[in-house]
Amino acid sequence: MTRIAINGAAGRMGRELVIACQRNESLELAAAFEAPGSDAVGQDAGRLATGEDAGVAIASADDRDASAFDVLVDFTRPEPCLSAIDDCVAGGAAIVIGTTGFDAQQMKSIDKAAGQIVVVMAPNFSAGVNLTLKLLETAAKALGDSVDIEVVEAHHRHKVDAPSGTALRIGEVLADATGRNLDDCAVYARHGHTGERERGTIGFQTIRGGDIVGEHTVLFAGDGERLEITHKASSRQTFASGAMRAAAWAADKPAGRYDMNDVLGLGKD
Ligand SMILES: NC(=O)C1=CN([C@@H]2O[C@H](COP(=O)(O)OP(=O)(O)OC[C@H]3O[C@@H](n4cnc5c(N)ncnc54)[C@H](OP(=O)(O)O)[C@@H]3O)[C@@H](O)[C@H]2O)C=CC1
Ligand SMILES: O=C(O)C1=N[C@H](C(=O)O)C[C@H](O)C1
Repeated sequence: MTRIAINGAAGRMGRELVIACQRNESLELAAAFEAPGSDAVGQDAGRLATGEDAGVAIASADDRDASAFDVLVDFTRPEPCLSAIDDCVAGGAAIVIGTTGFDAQQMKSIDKAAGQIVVVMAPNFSAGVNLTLKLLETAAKALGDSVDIEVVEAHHRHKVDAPSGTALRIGEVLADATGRNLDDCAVYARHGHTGERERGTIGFQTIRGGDIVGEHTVLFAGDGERLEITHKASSRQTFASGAMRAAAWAADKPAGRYDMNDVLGLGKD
């Protein structure tokens, strides 16, 4: 059995991860962590997630001992995730990262850690989104510069980063497929007298509201026709079960940086 630890166990995704871990027969919930000082510290991780005890008390992230688990699954925020990575490097554990919103410097730290431990990182652990990335690559290669490309994403009111990590990954896939550099062609906001749209740009539109779990649409808008490719998540369990699949996969891999394509055997984007 692979011993799993969940960081941010009381969060929206943390509670779903506890459930997904309990449903996966190859995994054992070995530890759970929350922010130091959180009301959740000391509570049973299962009771918070399902109302039934799992026999695992949530501990403070300050007290983490990574020799007590094989794989840590982190869906928190960039800073607590980086602390968790340090602990995993110290204890030789693997890490599955679902957290989004890292800056370029933070990404370098993650790459450095992947020289020492297994790091599986994906902005979206649903199988459907990762398949969607393949469809988008095919569409972008076929349609190329003959269309205007816009990425529209919608999430719940509590989400703190924008555009979503998935939307940014979609942007990278579209840019690579059309021979562009996303840093040069992304348009993240429009307001006022913007002038006409430039053909080579990739636009991003962000919607935040209510309890939307996560929706991504790419518009390939041409003259006389428009192709739209959409993925809609209706339950966070799709992300959680994907992350647990990644954790089981990670357990016997050599150190390195991996993504969901590796886990699903889809090949590189
Ligand atoms: N890759 C994927 O498939 C998906 C990724 N995500 C990403 O996962 C992340 C979390 O999302 P969500 O669950 O909605 O967010 P939540 O805010 O509900 O959960 C984050 C949890 O982390 C806790 N936390 C904060 N600081 C620490 C710390 N130092 N140590 C341990 N835990 C800490 C928070 O506690 P407190 O509230 O007390 O601060 C909270 O319980 C986001 O970046 C989101 O974009 C989400 C869904 C799918
Ligand atoms: O914060 C969320 O909820 C989600 N975040 C991820 C992202 O930023 O892409 C994935 C998912 O869409 C839900």
